Amino acid sequence: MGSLAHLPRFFAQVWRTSPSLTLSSIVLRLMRALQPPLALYVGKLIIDEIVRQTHVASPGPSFSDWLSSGRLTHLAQLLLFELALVVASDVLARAVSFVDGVLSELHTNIVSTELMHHAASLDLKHFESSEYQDRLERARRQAAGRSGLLSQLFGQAQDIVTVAVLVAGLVSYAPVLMIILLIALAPAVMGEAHFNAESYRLSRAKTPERRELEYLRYIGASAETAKEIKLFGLGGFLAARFRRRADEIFILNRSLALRRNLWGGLFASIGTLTYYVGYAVIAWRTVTGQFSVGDLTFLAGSFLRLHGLFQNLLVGFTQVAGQTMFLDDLFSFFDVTPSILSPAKARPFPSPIRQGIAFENVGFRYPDTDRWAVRGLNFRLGAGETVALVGENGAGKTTIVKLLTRLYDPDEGRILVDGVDLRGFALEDLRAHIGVIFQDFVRYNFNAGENIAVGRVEAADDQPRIVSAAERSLADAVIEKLPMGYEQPLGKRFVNGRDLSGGEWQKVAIARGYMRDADLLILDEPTAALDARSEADVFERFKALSHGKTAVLISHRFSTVRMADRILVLEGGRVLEAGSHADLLSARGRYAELFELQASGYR
Ligand SMILES: Nc1ncnc2c1ncn2[C@@H]1O[C@H](COP(=O)(O)OP(=O)(O)OP(=O)(O)O)[C@@H](O)[C@H]1O
Repeated sequence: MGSLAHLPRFFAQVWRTSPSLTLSSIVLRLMRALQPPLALYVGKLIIDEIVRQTHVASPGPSFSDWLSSGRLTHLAQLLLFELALVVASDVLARAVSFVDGVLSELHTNIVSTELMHHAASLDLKHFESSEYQDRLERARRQAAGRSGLLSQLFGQAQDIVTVAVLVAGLVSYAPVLMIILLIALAPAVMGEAHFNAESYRLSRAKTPERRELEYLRYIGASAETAKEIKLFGLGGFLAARFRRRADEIFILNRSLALRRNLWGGLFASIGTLTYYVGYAVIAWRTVTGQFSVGDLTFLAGSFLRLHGLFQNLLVGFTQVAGQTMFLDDLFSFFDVTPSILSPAKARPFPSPIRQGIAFENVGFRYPDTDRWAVRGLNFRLGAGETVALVGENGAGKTTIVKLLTRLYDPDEGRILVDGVDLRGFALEDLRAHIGVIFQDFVRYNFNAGENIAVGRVEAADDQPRIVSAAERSLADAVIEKLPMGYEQPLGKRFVNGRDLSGGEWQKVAIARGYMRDADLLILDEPTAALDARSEADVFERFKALSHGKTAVLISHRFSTVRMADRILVLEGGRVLEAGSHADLLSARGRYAELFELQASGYR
């Protein structure tokens, strides 16, 4: 019952989708709800009328004698009325199915859109935690797979109205029949409720396994992984692993389905038995003359109908309750709120940056970890300076970039831009002034122009800007070679898609950084896949273009790093050394050691 508390929120969402369609559906369903009791009652009137006619003397032997006597007029009217009801019912059924279908689809689209908006507003930590990924996965399934809930709920409301009218009729004839019906249905209701709760619990508990299945299915059959799967011969291994996991879930589901059907069958038999007791009561009262034959057909019809409707309603009700438990997943995802927010009173981001950026005793631990990824960080990035971050894997370089862009907030200390804490700027303002290209940049399966435009979507139609960004990052030469130029879909996922080499992709990704008028440019290992000549060219341009701008670059290649004005050497989340290439070499510390190590490889 608790899960039904989500229904008002669900209705509000449906109403927001389209008030006019929602209203149409309600009105049409109300009309449909009244049709069955009305048809049953007209049926009773027809039979009573026929029986009455058989007890009065015949007006003549032929049909025309009957017609001219006018004794058939009432019967004909009743028959016509019943015909109209049947035709109306058919038309209404189609109208309802049309309106519900359209409304459901719109609703699914709206929920999906809201889901995407909400997901985009969440913190990065949410995406890096398996608990939130589970929640997101359940919410996504909810958004895509629950469109039936809407027609089911409206159908329930319709059935409730029909039942209320039929019950009113039945009670006015014989209240005892109501009691019989209730006895017939009680076990089924309890059984359904129990098994629904169990099925939901099972489905919820197995979310991590289902996500793993989804993942195995994906890596087992996708363009991105095909090469490695083939060469390592992983097909069989993945299939076996999938099979094992799928079988575990299958066995649990099968056991539940079996128990559900066995108990369901038993409860249904109890219902049928009790129904026939009711039928016997009606038959007995007709034989003893308390009911007319018309009453008999009406009551037996109502009873049969009520039996079916009640069964539907109660099974449907528990199904709806089950579905609304899934609504819990959807709404609880919507209730997750981001913790990295803009301040109520934001300061404008300084453009250009005048004094520079300062890390003051900054420490940060990733959520759910005990280890400090970085700690006690104290350094400055001067305005207009190009600073390189170097250090071995896991030293904390990318973490610094995540803190600079407020993908995470520090647990200790603060980061200042021109003396103002990063948390004092509006998030959009801050990010609009920063151009970042991460080492794991996204290869969008969009066309080449769009792949650059994503760096600044507001300027997606600004072709000269896109072309100029491409020229700066050397992506123009890559795009010119494509048969469809900037219109060429990239990636292999869609029709006409062309894949690029790693370095070519990287040039396209770097162009995204140039789409922005960034005051702070950050390149996190942007040149790892570039050949030596491209790397030199890209950096020459980067230096020239970042003139007057603050730039941070992360690289493992010392040929790149040495071009920076200043170099910070990180180790274990701390700054070990800082200075220019020449300073650091003459200091003969860790930098000199790493540099020598790399240089000796080329000798
Ligand atoms: N999302 C995360 N959750 C938990 N720990 C993380 C996460 N990302 C990084 N770490 C840990 O934080 C530390 C710093 O990682 P970071 O990515 O900043 O290193 P890096 O210097 O950029 O390394 P690389 O040269 O390999 O890119 C590492 O010990 C890493 O294992």
